[in-house]
Amino acid sequence: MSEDTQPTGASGRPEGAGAVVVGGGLAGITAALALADAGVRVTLLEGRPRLGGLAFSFQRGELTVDNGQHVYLRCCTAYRWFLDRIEGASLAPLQDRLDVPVLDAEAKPGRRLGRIGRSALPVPLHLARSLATYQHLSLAERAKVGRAALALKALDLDDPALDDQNFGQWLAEHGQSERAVEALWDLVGVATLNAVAGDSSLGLAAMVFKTGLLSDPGAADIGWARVPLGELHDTLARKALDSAGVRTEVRTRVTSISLNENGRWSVQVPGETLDADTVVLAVPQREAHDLLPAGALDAPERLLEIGTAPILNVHVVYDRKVLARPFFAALGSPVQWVFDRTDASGLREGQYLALSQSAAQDEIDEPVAVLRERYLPELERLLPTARGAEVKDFFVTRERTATFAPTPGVGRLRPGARTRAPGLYLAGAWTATGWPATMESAVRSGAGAARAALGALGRPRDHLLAFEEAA
Ligand SMILES: Cc1cc2nc3c(=O)[nH]c(=O)nc-3n(C[C@H](O)[C@H](O)[C@H](O)COP(=O)(O)OP(=O)(O)OC[C@H]3O[C@@H](n4cnc5c(N)ncnc54)[C@H](O)[C@@H]3O)c2cc1C
Repeated sequence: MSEDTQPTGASGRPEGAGAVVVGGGLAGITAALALADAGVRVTLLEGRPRLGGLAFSFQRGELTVDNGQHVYLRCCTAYRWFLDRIEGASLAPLQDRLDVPVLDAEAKPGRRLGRIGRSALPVPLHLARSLATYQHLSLAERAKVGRAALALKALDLDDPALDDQNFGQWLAEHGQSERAVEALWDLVGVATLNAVAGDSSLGLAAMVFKTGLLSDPGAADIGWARVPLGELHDTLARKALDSAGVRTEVRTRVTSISLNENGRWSVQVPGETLDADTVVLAVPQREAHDLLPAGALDAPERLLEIGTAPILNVHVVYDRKVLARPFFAALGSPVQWVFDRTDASGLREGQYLALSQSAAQDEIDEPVAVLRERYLPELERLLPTARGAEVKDFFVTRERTATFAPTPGVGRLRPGARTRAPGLYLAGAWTATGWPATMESAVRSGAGAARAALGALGRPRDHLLAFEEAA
């Protein structure tokens, strides 16, 4: 890098040292766009050779593979704003109406397929018909689920005591059987929280279920990328950053951040020091801990107490089509969610399925051969057409620190965007957004950090209104 980060105003004169955003995941990209849109001169520094952080793609022969299947919901208004901002919304559309096929591998033939869906009726009636006909639960269990959902809806998300409580325990106290937890609460909760109910904070779980299922009839309609994630979070994001005037440097790892004698921030990268008035640190919590200057947080060691949770993806390429639907969720099997990635991956013959296995603590380090022996027969149990099909490729992707662990009490450990150090802000899905570690949380955190920074700089924040109205 040769240029400095001096911004120039309408007069063409330098206007201070501008902003440096550290970390090119969704949080950092959002912060960089939001700052640049307000006229701040921004440099975005990313250690890896690409943008997108934890949501990225790579090449395996002719296949373009996502490191992990990502979905979002209609209620993820910040991520939807992000998709619009990078002109990628049409590439990651939402279902018209929530419809999740749920296959129970252990049910009798003819009773294996259940569905979670919604009608256009107002909340909570929008789910009533689907619940009443959900054949993976008994009549009594369905009635109890309905009562627990109403109790959940009545919880006050602003009550900090909720965060210390255990969601699994709360479900048990509200009459939920083990089967109801497996076939309904965990089916949704494990995929969104990356933890089973017994390992989850009631506050975060209530937030997810209230916002997704009990706020607006369409809130839980599911969206996912029909193109590789890299096309959105790297290619299109890069294009948006370029046209906003952000200078983006990949393969550029920040090694330290310190205040210099001019009262500005010195951001150190190999071979160079960048000057900045504003720094947004949009890196994972452990890296943030290591880079934060002394005194920036009251109790920086708390960042290290935020646990992490793994996600495993199992990728299988068959020589023929074995699944007719775009995706399904499974019960009675170690398989959790299965997506058809054929078109998105560029595969020309056969079918490519990606199995998304959340809260994968028990199998994240299993050898590929063990996982192959476990999952191929399971897919044959769930999908009869897979029995005669040839497996052309089988591989796995492992993200050991995919999300922060949403354990009870984690809320106290998550800092907000502002630090004690003037001009230094935090962003990342793990910061205090109120959301679990999702793309939504990442985008919200990036916008929050930009809002705080622009306020301190006395810069306009009106352009963030559109975002906040959407959010
Ligand atoms: C397998 C998997 C499946 C998931 N599924 C979903 C899903 O279905 N729906 C959903 O909403 N979310 C999902 N998530 C979570 C979602 O991907 C993350 O919450 C989100 O992408 C986090 O974004 P971020 O910007 O906060 O952090 P990150 O993506 O971690 O970005 C931080 C960036 O900082 C960079 N960095 C670190 N240190 C430095 C340094 N010193 N200098 C420069 N750069 C540095 C890193 O390289 C990285 O690019 C999933 C995650 C995984 C891994």
